[in-house]
Amino acid sequence: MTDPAAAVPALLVINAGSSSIKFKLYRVEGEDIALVLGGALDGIGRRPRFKVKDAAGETLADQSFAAEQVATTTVAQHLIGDWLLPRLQDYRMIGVGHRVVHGGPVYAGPVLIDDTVLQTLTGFIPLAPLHQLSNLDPIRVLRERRPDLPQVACFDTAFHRGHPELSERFALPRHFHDEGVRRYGFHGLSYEYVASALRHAEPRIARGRVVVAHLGSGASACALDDGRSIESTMGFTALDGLPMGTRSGALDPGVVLHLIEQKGLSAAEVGRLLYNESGLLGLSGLSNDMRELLASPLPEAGMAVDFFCLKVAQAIAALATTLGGIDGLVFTAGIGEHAPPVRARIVDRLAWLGMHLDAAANAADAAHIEVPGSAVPLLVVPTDEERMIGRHTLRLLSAASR
Ligand SMILES: Nc1ncnc2c1ncn2[C@@H]1O[C@H](COP(=O)(O)OP(=O)(O)O)[C@@H](O)[C@H]1O
Ligand SMILES: CC(=O)OP(=O)(O)O
Ligand SMILES: [Mg+2]
Repeated sequence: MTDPAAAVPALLVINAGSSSIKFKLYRVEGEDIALVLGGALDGIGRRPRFKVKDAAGETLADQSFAAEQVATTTVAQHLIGDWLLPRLQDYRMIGVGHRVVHGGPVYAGPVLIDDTVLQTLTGFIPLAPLHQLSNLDPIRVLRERRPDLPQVACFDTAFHRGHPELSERFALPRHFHDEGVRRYGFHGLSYEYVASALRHAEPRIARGRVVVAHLGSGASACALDDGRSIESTMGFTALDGLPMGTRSGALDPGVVLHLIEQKGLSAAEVGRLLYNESGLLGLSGLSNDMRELLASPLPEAGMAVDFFCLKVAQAIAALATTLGGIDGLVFTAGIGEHAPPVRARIVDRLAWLGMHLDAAANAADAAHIEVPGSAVPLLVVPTDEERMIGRHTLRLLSAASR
């Protein structure tokens, strides 16, 4: 073990989801952070695989497990902890930052976690059943295993706080809004990172009206005006808006009534249907994985992809209407960054807005994928939720220690 006083300051970031736990370790360099290593345990309960790479891309760990060996996120956390915690002893750890999906009406920015915060966040579990519990579990485990480490919660909802009233309201009686039934929006850490990357790489576009399509396991789109979030397709929960891997996206609320009243489904059964069995998986009857759908010759797979692309294109046009125009369209997250055929089908539907794709640049996942004559710049910006969490965590802990 290194002399703790001499050791390099570092912070850990954890982004825990329903079927994967990602983590990154950063060295603190003044007001900035530099990646040391990053890893994930994904495929929990299906095809668990633990992989870690250092900043240069060298593999530090790569191990596959049988589904029953890592059946729950709790098992996964301890497995990661057993690998990671001894390695942290080489650093002077300043704290840990976590992605927490729902901050409700309470939190508009990152917060230092204590008993009260943890209790408040636990109350939001029903609003994000796929995420919140998995987000909070590692916080509890780390409080037991490393009680000396300050922990910070960074919220998916925070970047969207301050939306104009029209973007926040549902057309429900007013008191529901006052009780917190409003459109919060999610993927905020991703949008905040993309906005900052854009400000750096494309300052002129970043100052304008930009729509960002975060297309991953969960999918949403966000309207940015001069880097600030104005509207999101996601609402009260991360179920609204675009169809996703297993989530329905926007749905006639009458369908929910029908399922309960006519089909006799319980609230839990409706929840499972809308969160776990719908979206690309439900539409295709095949898979929630865009790669598998794109590779499949089955018409149902093609239809699911077409449906997804149509809804994304419609959402982009709707957000452009909110912004009163569009000066740039950005694709990000797993599908947005790596699926040229999906980007092509979305942009094809937006040709009437003057968007035109360069096929070769698109096939190469280039930073700019528009042809020179396109009225709207089309960009691919890789997102980095963990770096955003790391920046927030460092800023909050530095301020707290002053
Ligand atoms: N090369 C690719 N082509 C098509 N889809 C891809 C590719 N790489 C990843 N994806 C899709 O991205 C999605 C996962 O996105 P990601 O942002 O990693 O999700 P999350 O981090 O929320 O779990 C999956 O649907 C996956 O199929
Ligand atoms: C909020 C959300 O949907 O997150 P993810 O895409 O990671 O599932
Ligand atoms: Mg994600």
